[in-house]
Amino acid sequence: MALVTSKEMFAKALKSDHAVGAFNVNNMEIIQGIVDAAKIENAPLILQVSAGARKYAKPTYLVKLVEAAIEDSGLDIVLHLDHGEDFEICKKCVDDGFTSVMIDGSKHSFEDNIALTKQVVEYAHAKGVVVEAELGKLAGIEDNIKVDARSATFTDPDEAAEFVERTGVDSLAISIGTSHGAYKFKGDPYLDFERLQKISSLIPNTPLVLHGASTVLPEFVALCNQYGGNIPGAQGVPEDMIRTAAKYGVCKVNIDTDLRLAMTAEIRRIFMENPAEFDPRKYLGPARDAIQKMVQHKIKNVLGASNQR
Ligand SMILES: O=C(CO)COP(=O)(O)O
Ligand SMILES: O=C[C@H](O)COP(=O)(O)O
Ligand SMILES: [Zn+2]
Ligand SMILES: [Zn+2]
Repeated sequence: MALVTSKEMFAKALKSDHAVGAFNVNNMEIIQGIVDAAKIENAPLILQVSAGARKYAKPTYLVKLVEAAIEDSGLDIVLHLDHGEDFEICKKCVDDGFTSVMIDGSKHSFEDNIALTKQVVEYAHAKGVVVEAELGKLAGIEDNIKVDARSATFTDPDEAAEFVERTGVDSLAISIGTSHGAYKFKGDPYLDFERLQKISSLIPNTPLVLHGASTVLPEFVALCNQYGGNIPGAQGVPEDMIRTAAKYGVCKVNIDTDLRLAMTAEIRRIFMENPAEFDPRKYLGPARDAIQKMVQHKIKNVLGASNQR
């Protein structure tokens, strides 16, 4: 049991059809729910911290909570920085004990993204830390933009090969039609699997990462709305599309929104049904259970990662 890098997990995932779940964490209950699920499913696990999460919880807390989770569960866990936007935050996280960092240079030019990623790779690798980079821009729901116009922001396969070669990065986040949050598609969901296959055929040894991979399960949206929420029209990536992506070289699947929805639905239900309740343990405890259930479902039925530890 230790904080580990994703090297071995990805090597295993590359050779088979499962993907490793990377779940975003913000507090103790979220960490506990995810870790309990991974333990029951005997699955590989990446816990990831965004800059926002780091600020919310204060930098030291999440690191210490993850260390506690490792001690309590006996699992090997990857502690990963999600969407580091500059060298400084990546450096801080490496220095704080993270075993993996993402440098997201996707908003920069190709050459600037390469230069920035190289700088992070150099610093991180010297300390035994692995690096994820991103090439291509994740789409938001773009009302009037047609698929071909939108695909202009998708990852170019030849550029991906050149990028990996020149940066020495360990894994690569790609854009094939997913996006962050609960509103991923206006019309029918669409992912560019042909592009994904092209990318993975050009860089077969590079684990690919799918961001924005929540499914936004309709029953959880319905529960939120039933208990006083207001999130109409939310839509995510269908589960069978995630399974397909895992077969085509995607080794890491990022999930945050589905955890938020599960947690929020449960807390809303408890507040509506028990208006006299004011002990936080009475709603955060069930919320933790809801996270655990959601993560077990993902590991088992979507990522195929049960018993792949
Ligand atoms: O990609 C993510 C974190 O980096 C999360 O994606 P979702 O918003 O689809 O859960
Ligand atoms: O990629 C985004 C993750 O869902 C984290 O979101 P956040 O920046 O609100 O913590
Ligand atoms: Zn990005
Ligand atoms: Zn992301």
